[in-house]
Amino acid sequence: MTKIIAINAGSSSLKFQLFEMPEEKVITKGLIERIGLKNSIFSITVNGEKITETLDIENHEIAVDIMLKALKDHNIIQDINDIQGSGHRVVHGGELFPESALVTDDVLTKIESLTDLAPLHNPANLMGIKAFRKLLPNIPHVAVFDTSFHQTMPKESYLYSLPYNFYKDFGIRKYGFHGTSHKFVSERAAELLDRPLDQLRIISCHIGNGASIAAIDGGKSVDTSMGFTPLAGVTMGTRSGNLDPALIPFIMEKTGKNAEEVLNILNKESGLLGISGSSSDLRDIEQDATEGNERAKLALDVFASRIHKYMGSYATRMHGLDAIVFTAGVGENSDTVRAKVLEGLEFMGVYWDPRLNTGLRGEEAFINYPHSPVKVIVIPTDEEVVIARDVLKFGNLG
Ligand SMILES: Nc1ncnc2c1ncn2[C@@H]1O[C@H](COP(=O)(O)OP(=O)(O)O)[C@@H](O)[C@H]1O
Ligand SMILES: CC(=O)OP(=O)(O)O
Ligand SMILES: [Mg+2]
Repeated sequence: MTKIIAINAGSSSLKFQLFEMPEEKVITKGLIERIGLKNSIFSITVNGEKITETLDIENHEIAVDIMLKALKDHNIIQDINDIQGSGHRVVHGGELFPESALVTDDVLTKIESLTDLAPLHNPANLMGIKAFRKLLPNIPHVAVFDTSFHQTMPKESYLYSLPYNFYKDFGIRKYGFHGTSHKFVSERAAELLDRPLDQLRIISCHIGNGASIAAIDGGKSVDTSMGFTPLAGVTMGTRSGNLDPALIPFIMEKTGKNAEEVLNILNKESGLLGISGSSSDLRDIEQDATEGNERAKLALDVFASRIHKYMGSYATRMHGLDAIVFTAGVGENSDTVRAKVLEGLEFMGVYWDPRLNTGLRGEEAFINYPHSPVKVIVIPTDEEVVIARDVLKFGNLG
């Protein structure tokens, strides 16, 4: 039995699970949400019971400290040395990492070299890896990249319509993210459908604070909405998603800001936050919209409509569709967003049942009518178990 910890730092959250491997038995799991916002939420499951605390957690470094302290305080680990391997989500692996990697100084340098491409993520991911390396210098640490799963995309999907040498010389291409999650839910969908994954065309909607849609044909990612960085694609909590690139110099001129400052606005002050003017958190937006706040309603409509359009686009991309999967914070929990995304898709064989959708939160379930040619499934993602499996494999613990 090997105790392995999996750390999944997102832009607004830090999730962790301590496993006994290879049994995949969860010893404990926890979540720190709303990092950097007021009223961050820390929760940890101890002996099957969920303990929740509300406090202000400014950044991911503080989140890691709180997590480690909780593991000791609740006697989940007597000694930190009980942990025999650690696995870390790393958002951007570029073309350098087509698969997970055992962390070495060289691997860390390579990850650091990609920081500019994922400014909201790679620093938090690196911080977690470094904290664990320092704490436990003698165990394997494995980096698992969001980009790896999308390395199967064909060139016509990942190449931008730019001078070709930009790809050759600077690595400018679509990379795609949330790969660990898209991989997990597509494999799970095949199990639930009781059909071989290599015969399925799936649209996977990972909708969290960051959001991406993937077209998964026969188990392989063939296209995805995020791009060179996690800024592209659909509207997100604080990110703009796709826009006309000519807007960047235009905004610079109008506001007197430089390119870096404008990029910062697109990454951190746009999306749900930018449109609503009040929050990046979908729970807040839904609450405000229910109370009649017009800007919150608008934010919700823009958010859902961007995802909605990918349904047609990716069904076309795969010449048909067998299943739509919803996952991550919003996809798993928001019946409102799911309903807006699925609205009017009967023309392409999507017949979903509002009664199955309404109120469904955080649970695995089909929400289509039984006769629907396209199945619609809500699947809680588990990036952590995929990470733990890769710690066994790449950390040579198996
Ligand atoms: N019960 C809920 N209803 C609606 N939205 C929810 C609910 N729980 C979480 N969310 C939303 O999920 C998003 C965070 O998703 P998550 O996948 O944890 O984010 P990250 O991208 O940081 O990993 C937030 O917008 C949050 O409001
Ligand atoms: C890549 C990305 O956007 O991640 P997250 O959704 O965790 O912010
Ligand atoms: Mg996430």
